Amino acid sequence: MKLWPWPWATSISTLFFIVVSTFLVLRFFRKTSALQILNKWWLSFEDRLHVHQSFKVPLYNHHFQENHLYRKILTYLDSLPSVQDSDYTNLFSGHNPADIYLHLDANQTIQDIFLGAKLSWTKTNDAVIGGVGSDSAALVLRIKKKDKRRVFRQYFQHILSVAEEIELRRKEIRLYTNSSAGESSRWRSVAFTHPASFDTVAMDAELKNKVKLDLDQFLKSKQYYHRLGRVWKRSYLLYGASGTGKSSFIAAMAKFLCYDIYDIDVSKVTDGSNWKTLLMQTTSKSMIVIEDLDRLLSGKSTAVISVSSMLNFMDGIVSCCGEERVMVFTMNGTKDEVDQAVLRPGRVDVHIHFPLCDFSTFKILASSYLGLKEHKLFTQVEEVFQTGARLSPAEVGEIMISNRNSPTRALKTVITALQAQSNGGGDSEGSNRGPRNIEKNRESGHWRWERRTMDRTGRLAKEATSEGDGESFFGDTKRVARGFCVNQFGKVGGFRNWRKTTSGAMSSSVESEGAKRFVSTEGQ
Ligand SMILES: Nc1ncnc2c1ncn2[C@@H]1O[C@H](COP(=O)(O)OP(=O)(O)OP(=O)(O)O)[C@@H](O)[C@H]1O
Repeated sequence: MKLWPWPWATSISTLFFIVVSTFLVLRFFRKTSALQILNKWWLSFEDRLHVHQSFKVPLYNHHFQENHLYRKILTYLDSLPSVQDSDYTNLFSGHNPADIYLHLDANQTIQDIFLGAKLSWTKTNDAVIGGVGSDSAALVLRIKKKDKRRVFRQYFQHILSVAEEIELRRKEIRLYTNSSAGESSRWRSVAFTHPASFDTVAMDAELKNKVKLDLDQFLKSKQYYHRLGRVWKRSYLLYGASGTGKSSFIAAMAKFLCYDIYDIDVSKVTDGSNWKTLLMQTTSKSMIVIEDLDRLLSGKSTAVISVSSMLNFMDGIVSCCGEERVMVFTMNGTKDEVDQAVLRPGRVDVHIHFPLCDFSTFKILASSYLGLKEHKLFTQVEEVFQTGARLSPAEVGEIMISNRNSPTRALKTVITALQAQSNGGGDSEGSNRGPRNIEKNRESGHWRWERRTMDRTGRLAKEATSEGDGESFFGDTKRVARGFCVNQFGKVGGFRNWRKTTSGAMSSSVESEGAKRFVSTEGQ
């Protein structure tokens, strides 16, 4: 009778032992790579039960020329999550020192899964650069035979498109300017480091998304354009007063697309053949920018260019050399001042109007430049805007930058500047922005969305895409006069002066809620 507790004690200690040892085993597996090793063994055992095929992609071909497929596959493999999770891999920095890239190590094997097929890649020894006979550098693909028949072609198409996208994103963007006739090279380039992006340009969020969507759709439309027999290009017209953000917007577009920019200085183009040669020497995946289209066509600029040569440039046969191009034209005036044939759909697909700063844009700028979401002076600022007085975003931005240590002083200065406009004061160029000239310049007041289509007789017809008069989303309540402003940087040809102005440009992001701005798209 005295021994009765012992059987209980034995079972309790056995249970305790099982719990503790399970805990320790689990902890061991979690803390070490034992589980991974077991999994690897299992996979290799499973692998041996299947018939495999191997493909070798050498770095050099028989003539010791580089095999581009090798680079593309390597770019793809380096981006795989399995490289990040591998036990050992290389790290490199990119063009931008803040970018860090993973890179497969020699003799490293990684797994990939595509459409349910398990594939493994091994990178064999690195080549001695330029070394003859260094055929050991290669990538070897191992795939089950049954999967090969099913996914091989699609898998390689997938690799090539992913690699192309990655290379495009990593590419350093360059700004090209044309040199005078007679110089040996037609284009000179510098690294494009403008800090503007779609986040920093103050404009309605919906508008930005629309443009981004449009660009994104363009990027993915190669097959579509080819099927239609159309050249894969898209043209934009950015128009509005000076200092309203057109150049900054071009920078944002180039960054979004990761395209090089060819900024054509038309004054250096002497004749038609010069145009053609310039165009033929631009590369695909690039933006071609022509500023001040209205001035060029009006004959006010020093450049000698006829409407017909501009039309040829826009959609002539030479404009079709190369593809995946975005052409951007800017204008400081209104569209009425330009021959409508120049702006017809097909020549210019998207029209975006950049208005002067209204209260909603002012709030976006105040938020990004001064960190102000609300302020007691906002009511007063709004009241002055309601009188119809306007400044350009560049002018408002400059006031804010110079007074960034005192937001109250910044707002007071904006109010004073607006009041000066309202009273018809200010500089001679800006004085036509007061209410007195409102009717004349009503176009500058708001963003617009228009689509132009051909009517049955083949004539260009305006089609309203929103409620309202088909001309404007916001009616005519915020009428404004347009005028010319000389911003702080003394900028005239904004785009070409970028390199000088980047130090003064803003870099903080812009909240665009509440802004009542819009884009106008025509003739898509
Ligand atoms: N909408 C805006 N949002 C943010 N910043 C702006 C905006 N508009 C102008 N700015 C600022 O004002 C300065 C001049 O702008 P930008 O050069 O883009 O204007 P622009 O319309 O191209 O002028 P121009 O027609 O004279 O070339 C830049 O520093 C830019 O950052």
